[in-house]
Amino acid sequence: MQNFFVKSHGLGNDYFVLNEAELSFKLNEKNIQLLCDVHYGIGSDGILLKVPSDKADFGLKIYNPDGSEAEKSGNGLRIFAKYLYDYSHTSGKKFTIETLGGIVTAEVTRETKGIASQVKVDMGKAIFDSHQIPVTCDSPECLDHPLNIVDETYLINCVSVGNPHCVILRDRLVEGEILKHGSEIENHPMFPHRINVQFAKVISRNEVEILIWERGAGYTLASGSSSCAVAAVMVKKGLTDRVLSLKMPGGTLHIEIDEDWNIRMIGEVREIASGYLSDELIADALCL
Ligand SMILES: N[C@@H](CCC[C@H](N)C(=O)O)C(=O)O
Repeated sequence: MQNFFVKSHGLGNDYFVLNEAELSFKLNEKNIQLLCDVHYGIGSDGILLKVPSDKADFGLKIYNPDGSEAEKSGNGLRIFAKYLYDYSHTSGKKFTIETLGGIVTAEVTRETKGIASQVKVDMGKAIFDSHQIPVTCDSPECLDHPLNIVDETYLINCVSVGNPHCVILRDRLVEGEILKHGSEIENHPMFPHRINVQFAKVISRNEVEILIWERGAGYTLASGSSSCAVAAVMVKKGLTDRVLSLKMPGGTLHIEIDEDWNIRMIGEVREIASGYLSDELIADALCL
């Protein structure tokens, strides 16, 4: 199984899973960029690396395609849970996973003949404290706070769900607008760890539509942690109920936020391919 990978997606947000114990080389910022490149590597929105954990059943490291490490990923967690279940790393349907952004519980909620197709994740708590997110803001919570960029001022709402997010309410969602401003917001000096960006439009008390610009990845078709962040902000602002559907270009996720700000996410997950990294790709990765 040396250098075995499994590529999967959650609503078009694609990752491939590697097992550190089976890798013949060490991942670094540069070779992660190569592996995630669609022309020179496997191509993906990030890498999920299975690592040992002494605090949870499994450990997970999450890498963005620019080589940076993320604290958490909602789609990444569902994809990783499916990998653990499908490839017999676990016999149970419910298990814990340690990430840089905390320990979460994942549960396979739909499967056929040992292949998982839907996973529920208890993602942990939404945190609005500016220091913890982190966001450089003069208020303890950064809600409806103006953010000036080159030719626009947006009102931002910041939250951490283990990783940092900046939610901007819009009356109309225009893909070109997030493509134009996403990188500038992500890298704004207000965000010492950079930030994930969502443009969000409320459809009803139970439905919100979003567009996503991910830190370290750019525009993506879906994002689990972004959905959780938007849901938390909507509940905080009293704009929706606590059970809601998040509609993204890649599909819909279902999110629940309880009275203590614990977040639960449930959604689909699909495998795309599995195989072995070629010796040629590994040789190139070793040069970086
Ligand atoms: N696609 C993810 C989010 C991945 C991490 C993010 N880019 C970050 O740097 O925080 C998801 O589904 O949550």
